[in-house]
Amino acid sequence: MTNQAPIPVIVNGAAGKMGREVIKAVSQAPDLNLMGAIDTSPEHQGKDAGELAGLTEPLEVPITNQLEPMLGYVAGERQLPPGVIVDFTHPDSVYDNIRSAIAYGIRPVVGTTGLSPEQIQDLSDFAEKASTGCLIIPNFSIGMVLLQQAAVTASQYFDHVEIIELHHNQKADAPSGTAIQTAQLLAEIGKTFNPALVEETEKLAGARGSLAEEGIRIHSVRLPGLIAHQEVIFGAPGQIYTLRHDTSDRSCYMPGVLLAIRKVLQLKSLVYGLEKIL
Ligand SMILES: NC(=O)C1=CN([C@@H]2O[C@H](COP(=O)(O)OP(=O)(O)OC[C@H]3O[C@@H](n4cnc5c(N)ncnc54)[C@H](OP(=O)(O)O)[C@@H]3O)[C@@H](O)[C@H]2O)C=CC1
Ligand SMILES: O=C(O)C1=N[C@H](C(=O)O)C[C@H](O)C1
Repeated sequence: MTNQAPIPVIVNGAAGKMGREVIKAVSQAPDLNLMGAIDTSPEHQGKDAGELAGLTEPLEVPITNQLEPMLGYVAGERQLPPGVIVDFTHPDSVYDNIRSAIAYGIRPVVGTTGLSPEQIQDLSDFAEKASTGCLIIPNFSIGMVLLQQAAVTASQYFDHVEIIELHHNQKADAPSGTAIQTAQLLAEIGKTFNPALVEETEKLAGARGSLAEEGIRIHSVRLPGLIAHQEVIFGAPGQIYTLRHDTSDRSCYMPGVLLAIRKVLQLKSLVYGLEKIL
């Protein structure tokens, strides 16, 4: 243990499913100090972040929709270590949230999915110019990193692969950020998958899923009762090799989130993917 002051943390999307988990995890970490809880949801304004997250004691941190004033306040606390903002909001707002945080010198740890490759490149350039660390992590669970590593290994031996991602039906974006990243990792090995054997016709649009890089198809399922699940299915004559990851509780993401908060302070640019900081 060092005597350094705890890292100031702001949680954006604090009233959401992930935000509430992050509030719990951050408030229980002795080296982190929850300084702000941002959420635009009108019904939660002014509520105590701890009570909303299901803690027995209030944290005396009210939910507010005032992102910029909060960034300015934390940035102004010069005697403290640099601040970190954890973002689990919405694909429509995450780009602006990250730019604002970097402009204030607050380090973003981003779980929100749905950023386009162009937006990620732009944010990377912005972080580089500002010499500010930023982590964008489509999936914070260790199980998914291990699945992706196994998939990359298998992709060297199989030429046919499809991805199925299954999520709760409140998810805004499809396909999932994790499925897109998984396809990117497979594509990076430098071959094209799924050579066509026949000319296919989709009798219903979308029947064959979305086409990601290098011929890889992604199928998205949305149902109540699901949390977050992904299968990567490899096929070859006479055999099928299936990798599957299931999430049963959002607490599975918290070790990765806490690691990212601590690591982002050591970075001077944008890094994409949990596997890069393990
Ligand atoms: N990287 C990872 O490991 C994981 C990533 N995710 C991703 O995280 C994101 C959030 O997921 P989840 O928690 O399930 O979603 P929720 O909808 O449960 O929570 C999002 C919260 O953010 C609020 N919000 C929306 N826009 C803004 C904004 N501009 N500023 C502040 N708050 C805002 C929402 O309010 P309101 O409801 O009023 O709009 C809501 O309270 C998604 O993109 C999801 O894919 C999820 C799980 C794991
Ligand atoms: O919305 C979710 O729930 C999740 N979103 C992330 C994604 O889009 O990959 C991560 C995980 O799948 C849960």
